[in-house]
Amino acid sequence: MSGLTDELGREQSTLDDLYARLDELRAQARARLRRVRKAGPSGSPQNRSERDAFATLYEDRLAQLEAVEDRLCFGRLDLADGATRYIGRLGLTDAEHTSLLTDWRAPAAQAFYRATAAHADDVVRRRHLVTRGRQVVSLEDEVLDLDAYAASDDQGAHLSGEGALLAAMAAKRTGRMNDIVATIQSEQDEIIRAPLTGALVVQGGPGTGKTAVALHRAAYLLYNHRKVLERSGVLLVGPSPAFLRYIDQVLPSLGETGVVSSTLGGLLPGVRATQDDEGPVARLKGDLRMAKAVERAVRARQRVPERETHLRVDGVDVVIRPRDVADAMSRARRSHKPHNEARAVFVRDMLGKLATQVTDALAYAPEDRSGIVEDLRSTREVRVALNIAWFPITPEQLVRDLFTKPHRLAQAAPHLTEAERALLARPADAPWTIADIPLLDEAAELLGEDDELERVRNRAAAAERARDREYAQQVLATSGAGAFVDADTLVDRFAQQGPALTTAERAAADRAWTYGHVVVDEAQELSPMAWRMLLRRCPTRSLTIVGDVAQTANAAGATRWETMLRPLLRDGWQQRELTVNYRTPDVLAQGAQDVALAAGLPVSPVTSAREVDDALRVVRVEVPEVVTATVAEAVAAATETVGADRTGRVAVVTLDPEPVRVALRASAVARLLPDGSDVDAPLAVLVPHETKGLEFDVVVLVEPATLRAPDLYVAMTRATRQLRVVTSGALPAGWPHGR
Ligand SMILES: Nc1ncnc2c1ncn2[C@@H]1O[C@H](COP(=O)(O)OP(=O)(O)OP(=O)(O)O)[C@@H](O)[C@H]1O
Repeated sequence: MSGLTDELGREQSTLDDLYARLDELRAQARARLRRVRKAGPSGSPQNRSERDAFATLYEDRLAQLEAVEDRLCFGRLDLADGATRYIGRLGLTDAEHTSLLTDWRAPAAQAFYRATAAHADDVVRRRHLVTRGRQVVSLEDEVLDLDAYAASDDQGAHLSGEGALLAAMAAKRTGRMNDIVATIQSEQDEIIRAPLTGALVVQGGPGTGKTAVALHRAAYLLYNHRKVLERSGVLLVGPSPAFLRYIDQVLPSLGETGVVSSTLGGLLPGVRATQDDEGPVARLKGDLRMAKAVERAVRARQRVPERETHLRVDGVDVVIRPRDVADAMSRARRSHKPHNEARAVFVRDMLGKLATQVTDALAYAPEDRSGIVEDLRSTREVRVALNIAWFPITPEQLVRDLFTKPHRLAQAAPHLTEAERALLARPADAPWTIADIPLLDEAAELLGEDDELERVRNRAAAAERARDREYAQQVLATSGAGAFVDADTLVDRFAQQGPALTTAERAAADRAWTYGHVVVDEAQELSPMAWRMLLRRCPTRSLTIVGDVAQTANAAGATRWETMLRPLLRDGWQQRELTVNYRTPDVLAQGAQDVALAAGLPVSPVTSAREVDDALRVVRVEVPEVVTATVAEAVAAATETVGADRTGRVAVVTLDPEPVRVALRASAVARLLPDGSDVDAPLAVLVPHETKGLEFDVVVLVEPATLRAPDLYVAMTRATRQLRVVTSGALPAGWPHGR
């Protein structure tokens, strides 16, 4: 016992040194920031922007140092050569650059997650340090030395740092996801550290850590490929705003703030979509045949007139001839610009042709030509005639016309059946749906911007940027800051007036931004059209795609990765599996699996890492009228189990939330109920699809047999402790016997 106490004392003293160094670095960063800010607003514009750039740099560094307070150091490796290496959330060195703490993402930390007795990787002992605040509260050792373990049988599933892992899994849920950096398991680590190139698909049943792995992988890639990814950015796509709120603390807690997170509906700047379509409509809108329809709809806005149009300009008879239009049109198309931009080529060419008619007729001198072109450009009849031939149009107008004007759709989509086309019809004032977003994006891509001015501005900005870059290189050479910022990043920061825009902020505002890496969570829900939209934003095809094809609710989503991704990525992807469920007690994990299999879902078998007593109970009621009252009772009991002190979370999952909310508002737990739907609230009443990706201590599931199979599979696997089922009817097929 005293051996353990001594050991704890020694580790405490190491930890004290690490926190002391952390405090010192924080103080340094603060002092630098103060100095920069104190310099005041005087000096040349270049001096000011240089100061702003450094202020942002020190602010970022300070934020990173502040973010690692909790569990700064969580592990230690004792190596065969007698060296000791501490593993933590970030790397620390002392003033002489001797390493004190190794960043978990560094190659030197890999053995902490991967070493086993069979493959010890020069590790004699791995130690997990469990800390609370700045105190070491316990230790957990695994001896991996081959001699010591020669006789042991180390085959099969292996949970590393079991005590720390079990404690993490058993902790009460807060409504926000935590990082798992101290207890990443070997099969997860292999995915997190996979190379940057290519697309990596991670298939895994519920609770296997897909979201956790995806987030840690983003942090890992940013650390190891910072130069590339800091400039191009990383995009994280999640299924809903509630889900993004649920995970939004994980990356900052890992010291990374530069990732753009978005739902699919939020990816097109300026368009908001929150509603879903009915299944058959969503399926059709997600079908790749819609790309053809959008393409043809754009093409239909370029039309050679059947007859000549005669106009009078400056007293001259000017003729718009079909063959001139056809000629200008093919020249414009050869520019390979999008429709609205190619239109400028077309118009210029046509005005030139018409101007020639005028100069020929009036024998003008060549220097008068530009005045004639301008006259023609401002003549209403000319504008109308050219617009009819090549119509400038926005993506919204193009797609809305397809849905509201049957003749336009028939013209653009002869490859759809009449019944299919009828599915797409809707009133002009209907709001955009999530499945419309990829169609609008497709249209935006083909139409481009109608903005000559924008291009002039861009050219001027590029020239200025080149000048700034040269200056930034000089600044870096003289300031010694080159170790943690490159010239381009500094230029970006110079360029900003007021608060500096990060790569993430610029990327989020720009539809045409292309990211260095894209992480997609709940990726099974994406339609083929949605994939096209995402892949446009990721020309390198460097992707992390995590999901579970047994949980697919979207009619246009994936039921097999192969079928969805092969046509889009060909051989540029590979698939990995996660096999251990860290969330759900084994009875629930197994029960959900049986029910899903009975419904014919493509289930990935998992084993659960958790055993919890009394995890599943079914309450049967005789008549439907008493269901809500029984639910309220189950919720009251549940809040007692997990504590009504806002430390645990309870969710009611039902297809019909309103009566349940009414019953709960009239009950003793009313005060726990939020006004809206709030992921932080201790009690939430949700429809099944809202629970996607989330987890709760206790789930009260109402009438499970009424849920669609994938929704039921999701709902049954959200609880970390207890599932309470209230039903007045039969239980779904495959339900565990005797429950
Ligand atoms: N190595 C680990 N150590 C501790 N906790 C873990 C570990 N891996 C996963 N978990 C926990 O298990 C839970 C489930 O993880 P996560 O939400 O990432 O799973 P998922 O595969 O995305 O699930 P689903 O498909 O159901 O949405 C989370 O609470 C997560 O923190």
